[in-house]
Amino acid sequence: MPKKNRMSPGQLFKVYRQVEGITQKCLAGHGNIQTLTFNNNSIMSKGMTFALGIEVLKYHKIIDKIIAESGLFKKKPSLKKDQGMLRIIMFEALFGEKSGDSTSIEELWKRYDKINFDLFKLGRTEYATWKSLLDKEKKKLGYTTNEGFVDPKYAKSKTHQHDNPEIELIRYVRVNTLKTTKEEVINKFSELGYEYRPVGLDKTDDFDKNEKSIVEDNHLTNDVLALYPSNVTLHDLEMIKSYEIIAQDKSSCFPPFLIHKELGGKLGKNDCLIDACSAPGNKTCYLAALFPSNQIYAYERNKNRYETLKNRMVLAGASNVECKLDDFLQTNPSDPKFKNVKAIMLDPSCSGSGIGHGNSIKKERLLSLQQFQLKLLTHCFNFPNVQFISYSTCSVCEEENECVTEMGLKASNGAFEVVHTFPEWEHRGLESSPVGDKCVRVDPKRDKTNGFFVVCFRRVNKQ
Ligand SMILES: C[S@@+](CC[C@H](N)C(=O)[O-])C[C@H]1O[C@@H](n2cnc3c(N)ncnc32)[C@H](O)[C@@H]1O
Repeated sequence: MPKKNRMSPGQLFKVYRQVEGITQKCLAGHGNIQTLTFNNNSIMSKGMTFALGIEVLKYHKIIDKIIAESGLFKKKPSLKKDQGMLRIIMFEALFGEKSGDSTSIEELWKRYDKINFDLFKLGRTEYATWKSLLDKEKKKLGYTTNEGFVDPKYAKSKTHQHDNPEIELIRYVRVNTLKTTKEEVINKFSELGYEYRPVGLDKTDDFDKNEKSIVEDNHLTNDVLALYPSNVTLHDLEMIKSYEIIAQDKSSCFPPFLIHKELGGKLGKNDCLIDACSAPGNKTCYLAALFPSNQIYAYERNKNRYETLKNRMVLAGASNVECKLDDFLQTNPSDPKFKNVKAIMLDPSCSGSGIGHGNSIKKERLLSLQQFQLKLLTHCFNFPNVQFISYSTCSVCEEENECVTEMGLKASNGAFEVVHTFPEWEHRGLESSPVGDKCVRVDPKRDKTNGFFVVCFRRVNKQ
């Protein structure tokens, strides 16, 4: 990571602290490195933080083994609380760009000397022990390089966003039409050496996916483009920084797309929409772009996530979105200000099993999520003039998807019906459910975009 040399000791320490926090969370199973880094506005030098974090995660097993065998914690038990930072220091010394020869490693210690934090001095005193433990392990396992120590879970982490390393996702970007046009984006990609392929993905199996290509999506043709090769890093692109394009998974675009399919061109200028559970705001922003002349109320109850949402809407130019730091369940649907609400997008918190989280989620937890999701859905039904509601999760669990749909439908007492939405999408809900065929399911292995579920409800207008 060459840029790191140009950092002041204070900046370097800040990046290390960020990597410490993020890697600790990843290893404790509280999120993936991509989301923890790029969806958090308070993280500075995201690219560097991500790059260092992923390297530390790759080698965490052997690092932890060396820490244990070095007897450091026995000598100084107070160091246990610093294990996260110790991992980074050990990674840099044994596997980083300064590892290897004595001159480089001396540069590393000199850099560390400038950081006024005792832990960094340990590197100089303990390095010989660490190195000999690593060499011993290599000899024992017959490794000639360090590659054998890489944890396969993180080996390919730069190439996909799914937590399951066996799942390779296609990389999508959404054109933010609030700021630019698809043609403009295609031109800019062409200048960056990408070949534009105007046909849908299923017709382009013949092209080399390792070549730089930008491919039109065959469903969301106006707004979504697939990028190849899929391991491309996007965060340094000017178009990303300016919010002309937004890195967004295809499936995450479905709810706004489906609401627009139903109501596009049919709303009056005073009609408005609600995003009930908004942050970080990818779907909100797309909805804003599809309905640029309508007001959107975006609810988010978590303060930090609300701040992220608000910032993003400003950066993305979504001036028709009014962000509300509020619990959607506390809104009063009879309030006159909601009289013109015609559509609600509901994308509540869920188990995240579609993006690889919660593989071992307990039934009890699923049922509790189900109750919470159902409460939100039935609250949507109470808005007097709402015509259309999308309900979505990034879960693949029936309890949070078809079951909530069936229960919601029943609770609406005939006021709403489930729409056979997105018929051109082949993959439907579970056959075991009476509403399954009307629902859309996305399987990350099959569809190469994150696991997702979406269903739409339409008001039954009785004559
Ligand atoms: C799955 S995330 C939404 C992701 C978002 N739709 C997007 O595409 O970027 C769910 C969000 O809803 C928020 N949330 C959960 N319950 C809520 C409630 N009752 N009112 C408002 N926000 C809520 C959570 O804090 C979380 O930020």
